[in-house]
Amino acid sequence: MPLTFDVDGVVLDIEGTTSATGFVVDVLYPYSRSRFGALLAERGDDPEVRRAVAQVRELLGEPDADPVRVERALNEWLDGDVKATPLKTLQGLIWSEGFGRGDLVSHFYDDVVPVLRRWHSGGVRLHVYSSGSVAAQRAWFASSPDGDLLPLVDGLYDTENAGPKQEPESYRRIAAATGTEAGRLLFLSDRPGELDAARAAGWHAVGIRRAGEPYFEQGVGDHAQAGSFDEIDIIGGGTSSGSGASTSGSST
Ligand SMILES: CSCCC(=O)C(=O)COP(=O)(O)O
Ligand SMILES: [Mg+2]
Repeated sequence: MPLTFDVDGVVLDIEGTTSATGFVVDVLYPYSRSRFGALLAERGDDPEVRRAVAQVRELLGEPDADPVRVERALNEWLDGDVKATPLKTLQGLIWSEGFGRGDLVSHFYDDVVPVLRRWHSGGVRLHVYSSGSVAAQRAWFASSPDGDLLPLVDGLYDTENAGPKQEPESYRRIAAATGTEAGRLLFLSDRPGELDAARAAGWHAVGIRRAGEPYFEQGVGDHAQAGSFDEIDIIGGGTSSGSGASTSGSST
């Protein structure tokens, strides 16, 4: 029996939900790890790099941390898959250039793209909410094995423009930005803490449990769950979604 939702918008987590954590950790993380040093050394004056470095120093509580210390912190966060915002900002810079150069092609589970196309053509608005930065999300969707998927996506949200993924307030912010009532939004994620936060904000939430993903064994608590996007039917689509132009989110 499919899970059926009457909603106007679906908000997608990436890692563990649309795409394999293993791919992110095995392909994207080493790509950024090998380039942090050069980025910090050669582009420290770039405003985005400078702001991210200031955030690293603040998180460390070390206002004078030098580039070597900053790089070590970034790599330690990588090792623990810590979703620190400045790490994600710097990774996003590196990855978007890598995708742009053709060094990288993203990954989506086989069930995902056909279902996203079906929902989109049925009038369902698709948004992304990931710890990966908006720049990384944009590159990820633009450089998929199935070509450019960005036309399917209305808005991109990260921990910078929406806030932490385990706080209900972030989901309220996204609902407001999309112009969609909370009860007309469905969030898909692999992490129970994120599903809890979405539900606390009045959203529908489904835990995506894929074998081999880090949260597969732990499960998704008392949330509805699906093993693939094929198990989810959307019967709504577009009647109460507002203007569609993201106000605080980043439209594609
Ligand atoms: C294109 S974003 C790359 C993946 C990533 O770095 C990440 O942190 C994704 O986390 P999510 O919130 O999507 O589980
Ligand atoms: Mg995830």
